[in-house]
Amino acid sequence: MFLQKEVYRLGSEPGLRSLPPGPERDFLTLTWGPIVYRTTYAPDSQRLIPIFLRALNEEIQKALSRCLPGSTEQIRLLETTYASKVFNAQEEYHGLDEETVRDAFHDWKVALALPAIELPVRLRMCLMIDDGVLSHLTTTVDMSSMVEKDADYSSCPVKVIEENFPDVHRRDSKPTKEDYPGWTKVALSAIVEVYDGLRRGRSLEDYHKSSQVYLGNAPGHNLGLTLKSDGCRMDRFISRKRPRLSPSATQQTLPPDEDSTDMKLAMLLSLFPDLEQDALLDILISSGGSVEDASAVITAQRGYKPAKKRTGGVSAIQTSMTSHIKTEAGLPPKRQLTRKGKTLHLFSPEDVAAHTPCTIIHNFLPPDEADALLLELLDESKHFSRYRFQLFDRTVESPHTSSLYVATPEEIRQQTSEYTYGGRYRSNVRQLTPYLRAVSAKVQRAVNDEVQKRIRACYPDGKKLKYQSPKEWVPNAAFVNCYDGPTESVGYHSDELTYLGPRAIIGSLSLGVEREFRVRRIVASNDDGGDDSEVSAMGLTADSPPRRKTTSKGIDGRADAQGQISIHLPHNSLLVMHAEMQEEWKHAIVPAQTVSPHPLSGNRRINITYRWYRDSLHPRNIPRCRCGTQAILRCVQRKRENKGRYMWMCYAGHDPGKKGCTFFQWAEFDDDGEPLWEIKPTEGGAPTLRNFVEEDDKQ
Ligand SMILES: O=C(O)CCC(=O)C(=O)O
Ligand SMILES: [Fe+2]
Repeated sequence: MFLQKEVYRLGSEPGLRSLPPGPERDFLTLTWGPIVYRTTYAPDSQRLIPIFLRALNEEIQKALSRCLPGSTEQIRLLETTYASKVFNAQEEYHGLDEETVRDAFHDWKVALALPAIELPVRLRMCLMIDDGVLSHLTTTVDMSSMVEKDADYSSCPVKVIEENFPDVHRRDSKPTKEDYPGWTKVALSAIVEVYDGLRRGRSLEDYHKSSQVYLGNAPGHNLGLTLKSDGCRMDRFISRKRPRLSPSATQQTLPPDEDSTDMKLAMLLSLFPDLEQDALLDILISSGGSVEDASAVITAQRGYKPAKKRTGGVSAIQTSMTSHIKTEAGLPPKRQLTRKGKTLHLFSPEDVAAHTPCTIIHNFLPPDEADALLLELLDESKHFSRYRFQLFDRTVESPHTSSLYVATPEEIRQQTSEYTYGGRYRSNVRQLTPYLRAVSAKVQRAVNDEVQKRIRACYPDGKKLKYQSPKEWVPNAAFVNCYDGPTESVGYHSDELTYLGPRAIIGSLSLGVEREFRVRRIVASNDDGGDDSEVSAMGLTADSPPRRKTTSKGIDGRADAQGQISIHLPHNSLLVMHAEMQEEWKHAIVPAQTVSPHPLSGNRRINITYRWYRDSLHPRNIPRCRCGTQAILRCVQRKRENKGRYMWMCYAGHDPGKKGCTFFQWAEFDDDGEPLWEIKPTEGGAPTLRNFVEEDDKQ
């Protein structure tokens, strides 16, 4: 049973298990089924899409026992693990051609950030429902109403688009032959066969007959029915009044009660594509699970209320076949769709300061200076590289490029031979550029002002936090990242503290394309989301979304336990990550569906994080582990009994080709975050890092 094996294979795939926790991963690892893009939004499509989705699911179900060997039990398992995903948002997908759908599918796969492993078969093809496909369905529906019998949808076609690799650098599945457009039409009843063929290494091209639909090889199906051209019935499809449906066809628009909640939601979402899935779910539940009642409620409300605006992000729904499966008691199976952790989008500086450990200053630099810095760094970004690191048994590359900037050539030498990053020496270090340097004085001043304001307004007794440095913050290193296009990103992380020390402060300047910076609190592992940290005691998170119980998924289940907060970072905005950030929160730049191009940088975003490396944490002072490399400094973030303690540990195992050791030592600091060790004298007066801002620059 190939699909059964496929589902088990995916469940045990290390790459897929390392995806961020959440419905996306469950969807990829625990289920199988097609990815569908809806590009048609003609008025009649509102009622036809649910029919189409239902027909698709039914035909796949029928094909399972027809095309595949296996016991009733095995087929049942496939039915229960089936789930399709439908990308369904008019503003994003309306009228797209096949090539653009392939690109959208590609981008979605890249956004999943799957490492270069063998892909699940479901990610090798996607289906497209366009006007032509729906036109064929309309004909089927019309004919069935004329002869007063159930419609047979088995030969209705769907467009199948193949896209093999999610890797941004490879587009192997782009059609090479001139007569093959990179997609083909397959009858609904033959999709399982094509799925299986792709899994066994065939190409979609093998099923392609120009202007024809592949009907499958199963008995009773002929290959190669010629279709009329796509547009032939479109005028009718668009302008014709809704045909009178037979009772059976009507039933398919308004589903009977045994439909799964997923299916009902899919239908509601098709009827009201501008409403959020969660809002529809609430209405569905309050309507006792009846799609008919829920849709009446919404229509009535619409008389008074404007349609709610969809927020950005991926607009997709999932449908399942469970509507066809009855439990022993004849009841629909228990619904599995869990509600996602919510994302709160923050735009105003007041909201950012109130709900996160950050403050933001918009329009930070004079516009000309911001533009000059952006241009300078875009030019520099030609020299940036991807950081490679070891994740279990795989070498992974950062999904963006970067370089580190320091003040002098001597510091470049130190940074490439003494300081380490992620357990090894850096290779890409460059010297501070004129604008980077010029801007640092302003960043330094603003960051120190924001820190003082924060201490007075938010911290207990208006005093700095324990381990926070009382000294002025003086940047002496800058990490510059370039995110080229919407899919480039950085995953959730806390910044390495080795040279910054505890309670680090970071000034982060964004230039070019606006992107979303997401933050989320780290939740302790041995409680149910409760938190006893200094920060929550300050009441900074009073308004965070309600906590959820820890699930059997352990850490993964908790990761999104308190939801995420999205801070929008436009061009020329300075974000200050305050002292409570790195120990208790994680941050990320999440992949986007699309970005609004910036006049100077196109799709690119440049980010500079200004940092202050402490003299006392110079490499010569850092503990060495048994394998000879410097240990790195980390804070215990999850284990409640040691939460907030710092430790030195070996990180060499994250360097490709190196094995780490088990070195571990608690790290002790005084109240100002200075290490409690004897500072080693500099050999031959080797300097510590020079501040970017000279005394005379400060004015
Ligand atoms: O690009 C950003 O805004 C964040 C970058 C970041 O988190 C990092 O470099 O550590
Ligand atoms: Fe970071």
